[in-house]
Amino acid sequence: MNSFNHRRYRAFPAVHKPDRRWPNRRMHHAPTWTSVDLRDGNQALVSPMSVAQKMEMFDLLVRMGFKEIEVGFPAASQPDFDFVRKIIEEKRIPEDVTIQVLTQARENLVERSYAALQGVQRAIVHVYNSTSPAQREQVFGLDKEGVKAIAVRGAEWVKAGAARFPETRWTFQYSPESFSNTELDYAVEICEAVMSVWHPEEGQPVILNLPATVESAMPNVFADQIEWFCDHLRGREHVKISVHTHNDRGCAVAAAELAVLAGADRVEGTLFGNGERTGNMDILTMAMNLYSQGLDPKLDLSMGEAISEIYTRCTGMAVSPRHPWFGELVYTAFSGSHQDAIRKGINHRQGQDAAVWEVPYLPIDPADLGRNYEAVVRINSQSGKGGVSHVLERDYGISLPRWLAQEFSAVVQKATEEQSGEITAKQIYALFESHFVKRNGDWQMQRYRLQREGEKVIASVVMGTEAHPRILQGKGSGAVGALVDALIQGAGIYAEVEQFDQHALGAGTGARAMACARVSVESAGTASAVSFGEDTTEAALQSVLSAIGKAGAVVRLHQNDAQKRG
Ligand SMILES: CC(=O)SCCNC(=O)CCNC(=O)[C@H](O)C(C)(C)COP(=O)(O)OP(=O)(O)OC[C@H]1O[C@@H](n2cnc3c(N)ncnc32)[C@H](O)[C@@H]1OP(=O)(O)O
Ligand SMILES: CC(C)C(=O)C(=O)O
Ligand SMILES: [Mg+2]
Repeated sequence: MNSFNHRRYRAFPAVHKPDRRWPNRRMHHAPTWTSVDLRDGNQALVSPMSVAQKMEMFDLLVRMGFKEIEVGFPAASQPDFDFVRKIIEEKRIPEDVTIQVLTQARENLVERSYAALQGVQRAIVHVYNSTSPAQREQVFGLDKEGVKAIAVRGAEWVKAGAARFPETRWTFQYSPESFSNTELDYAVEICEAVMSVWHPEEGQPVILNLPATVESAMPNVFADQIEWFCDHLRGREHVKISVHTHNDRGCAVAAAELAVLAGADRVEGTLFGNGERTGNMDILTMAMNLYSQGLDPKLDLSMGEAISEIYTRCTGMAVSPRHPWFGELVYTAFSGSHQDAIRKGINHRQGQDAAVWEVPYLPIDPADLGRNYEAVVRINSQSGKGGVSHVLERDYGISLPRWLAQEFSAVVQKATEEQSGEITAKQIYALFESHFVKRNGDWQMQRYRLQREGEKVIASVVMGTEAHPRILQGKGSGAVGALVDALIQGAGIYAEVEQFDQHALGAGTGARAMACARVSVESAGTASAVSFGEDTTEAALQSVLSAIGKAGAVVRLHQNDAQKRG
């Protein structure tokens, strides 16, 4: 029998909410971020972090600007306990950072958590128990009252523990684990029961953290649940509402974003979404989403590479090259039309006083995350002339005229197909040189002289090798025209200059001018060539000669020449 059977599952019920308001709201500031990397992220690793790895990760989180960090589940393991002791005893917790620890609603575990926290200036004690029907029935074997009693007892132990350390500023946090699978009225009831122990209305700081422990519905449903909860909770104004989403359906970030619209003040998550199963809500993504909308994320994400590096080292997890905002390839375009648009977009910005970033295919300026522009355009067989031109411009200061870019792009395309993969900027330049710049000694111009004769220009050109120089002379309306005439007169070559382009080069290229010519030669072919030079006329004449040579022209001895020799 086929086990792939959708009838084994059921649709998640919608929340009845005729007064739904969150879809019309906008985010105006970042929520309070709480990193749970050192707890939820850590508990999901094949090999949980050592104390040293936790330390490195903690320091990173502090540097990034997190003000609340869940540093562990001290009652779970000795390293978790030791790490909490270490950061307290070694005074590693900055003044403006509050650490948080998690505990089940079990007396001995709560006790052990306080033992770990002894001497801390400020801390959040986070107690949880699961509340959904499946958990009540299958895990606890209790009814609603029984599960509520676990929460209330847990809240009492937390309160009693705190009372033993009055020198610490305590915040209490309660999570009805599996909130999003719990009946909403019951979730409110159990949270109010916890609040009646802690009395936030009397000044005790309290956070109610509402998890999508297992993401089971679309993010709009989660937002409805949060708005419903906030609307119905007595004393809502006395507590902070936090959300903690997981990514089972791939929507943890979306769910957290919509939950903020629906009234959440605080968001728990991890770097790169590390966490149980498909992971937690990815704070990096959500924070960058805000940033890209012109909001201050209140985290320093500019050290993108260091974040990936430390994360990988501490967790042993890889960062996907497609990870939103931070993946290695997310600011790279291989495809021709994207590259063309990026190149035009970047050029369009130059010389403009553009305060707001708007470049096609680049939702933010990659430099904001410490990325360089080299990686933005990379060339393979999917690329076009825009990308190839961009690389030559960017790395060699060479701007190709459109007609030559088209011709060169076909050369690059062939090379990428042959080597079936990416081609580097260096290889592109080598192809450019061998195709257009390299010349045959017979077509090397040794020197030239121009003279004016009324409206006309007379060009005298010496070309060929030192051993076999050839002297040509012709007349035209400009230097190139005079050269074409000289070739007819002196070498029997009938050439037509189909395209010609010359311009000054950018700084750093070692030459002042670049001339590009496409020439068709009677009874030979058509070819293009490029010449660089300090002297613009020299570059122009040489480009025409090189193109003629490349087209396969054969120097025929002119009648007069032959007679002279004869
Ligand atoms: C969704 C989340 O991420 S929740 C956080 C989960 N994180 C972790 O579990 C990591 C750390 N946990 C641990 O290392 C261990 O679970 C420990 C050390 C805390 C406890 O270990 P053990 O006592 O051996 O218990 P274990 O976790 O197997 O036991 C669960 C027992 O606690 C009860 N329980 C589970 N969660 C809770 C809770 N939040 N509050 C009260 N009781 C709970 C269960 O019903 C079960 O009771 P039973 O023994 O009567 O059947
Ligand atoms: C302990 C709670 C907050 C949790 O991690 C979850 O429900 O996912
Ligand atoms: Mg979790």
